[in-house]
Amino acid sequence: MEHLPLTSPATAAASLSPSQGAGKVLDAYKTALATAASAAAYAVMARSMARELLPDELRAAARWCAAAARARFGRGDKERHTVVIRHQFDAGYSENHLFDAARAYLATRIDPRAMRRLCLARSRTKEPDGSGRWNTLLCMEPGGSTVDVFDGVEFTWACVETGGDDKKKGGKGGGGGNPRESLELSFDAEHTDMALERYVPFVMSTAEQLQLRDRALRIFMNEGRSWHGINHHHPATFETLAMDPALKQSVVDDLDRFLKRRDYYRRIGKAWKRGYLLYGPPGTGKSSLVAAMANYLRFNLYDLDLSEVRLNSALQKLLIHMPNKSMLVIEDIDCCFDDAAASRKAVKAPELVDDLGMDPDYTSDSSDDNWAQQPGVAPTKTKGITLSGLLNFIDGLWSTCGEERIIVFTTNYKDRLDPALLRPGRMDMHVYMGYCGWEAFKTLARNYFLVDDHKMFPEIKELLSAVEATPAEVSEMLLRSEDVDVALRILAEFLREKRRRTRKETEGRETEDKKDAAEDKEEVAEKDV
Ligand SMILES: Nc1ncnc2c1ncn2[C@@H]1O[C@H](COP(=O)(O)OP(=O)(O)OP(=O)(O)O)[C@@H](O)[C@H]1O
Repeated sequence: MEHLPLTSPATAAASLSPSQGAGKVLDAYKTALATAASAAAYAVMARSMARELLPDELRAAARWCAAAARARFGRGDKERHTVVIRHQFDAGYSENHLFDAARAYLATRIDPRAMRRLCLARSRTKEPDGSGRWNTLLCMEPGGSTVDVFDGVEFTWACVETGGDDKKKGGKGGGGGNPRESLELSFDAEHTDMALERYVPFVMSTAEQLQLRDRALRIFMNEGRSWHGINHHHPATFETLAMDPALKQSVVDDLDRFLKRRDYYRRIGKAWKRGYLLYGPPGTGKSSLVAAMANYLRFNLYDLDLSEVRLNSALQKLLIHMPNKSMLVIEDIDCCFDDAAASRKAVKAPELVDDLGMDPDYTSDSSDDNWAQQPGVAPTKTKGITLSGLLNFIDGLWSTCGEERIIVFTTNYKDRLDPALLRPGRMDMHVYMGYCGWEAFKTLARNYFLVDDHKMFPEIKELLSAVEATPAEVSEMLLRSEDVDVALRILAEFLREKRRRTRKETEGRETEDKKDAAEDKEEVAEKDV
């Protein structure tokens, strides 16, 4: 390799005799400039080679060392402040939830490749009803430290072991850490306000979000005056939900907006809650949408069966005991407040047959088209509660006894609802869950067979535009075979059959109408005679 001349332009100029003239001085400067350019090029090359050749771990470690060095030595004589967050308070062994939250937050910030010693701890996510589940966290060992950057400001976290009474070890801090451990948060004194007013709240809210994300969802049902919960694993998500994409997006956007608006609701003096009315024929996905919303928000579901509640006072008790970040669901709300309406509740789409052939009785007659009230069906239990009792909680003074609540009513008969439920501002968003359209079908086909296209799609598209089939019916047909060709053939046959029957009915109705018109004409003619 050729060695680069190390002479600086100034030295080169001084070593020249006056007779050598200005030309040589210029040459010396040119050489020096070329040298500097080559050195810069070598530096760039070396950096990119390092990027290529050094493993991630080494580069992460180098970055961490640089940050730590800056944190320790690079601040000159800047005053530092430190906030100590103890694992347990000395008096009474009570737990410090701030410690658990900070530790959960740091688990997402620690770069395991940059630390030689780490520890794993178990922490228990607690639910308001006392249940919970264990999570594993990556934590710093006493003596470890890490740097976090928030809004361009560096915050240094250190884990330290403080002296203390050995009896406190393994106290009731279920978080799995040593009770004498503390976390220390240090920062430049000039950032004290930012640390306490913005950074610590940010750490807390991030930890809360993480806890929500990790918790097992539960569904609660009312029994008497109390709730009983079980784990809830409904797989519906917005991705798997078959519905109009624009409508789906508007629901997601609405939920996102709601979550961000705590201060807004406070400012305008309204309870932080949002109501959704889901309506549409049976089998169009209202319950699936409820599950998708709960999964998306990571909120527990409180499925209120009003037929089990006899008094407004019992309803009050149930609703007061719903924690924040929860979703209240009342299905078939049209059936809840009078016996006549209650009789409609029992009319549901019949079970679908299970064999691979078509069920001749399973037609639009026997499901969606016939979901109107049928006489002689036993009403559900009557209750001592009233719609106004319920609305008092949802809208009235009681509505402020909790926050971050979602309330969902579902109905197959929006037109039969009490106008009090429909007045503006009561249910914030009305969502119509309709028959299976082309976009909804594509979602189902993707869910069931991971296909985005198929030779039968054009025919199915045309059939779906001609008949009213619910997503539940389409799903049922797709479930009948694991072979996409067979399943789509079955679906197409089902839709064709539906179309035949619809046409026959329409023709029948037209013939009837013509007959009635002819009879009317005859009657008029007879009267005239
Ligand atoms: N929009 C949809 N997207 C995906 N699957 C759906 C959809 N609608 C219905 N299904 C399928 O049909 C089944 C029944 O649907 P779901 O119970 O959500 O309908 P619903 O409108 O709540 O009916 P009901 O009014 O009878 O309570 C679901 O478990 C799901 O498999």
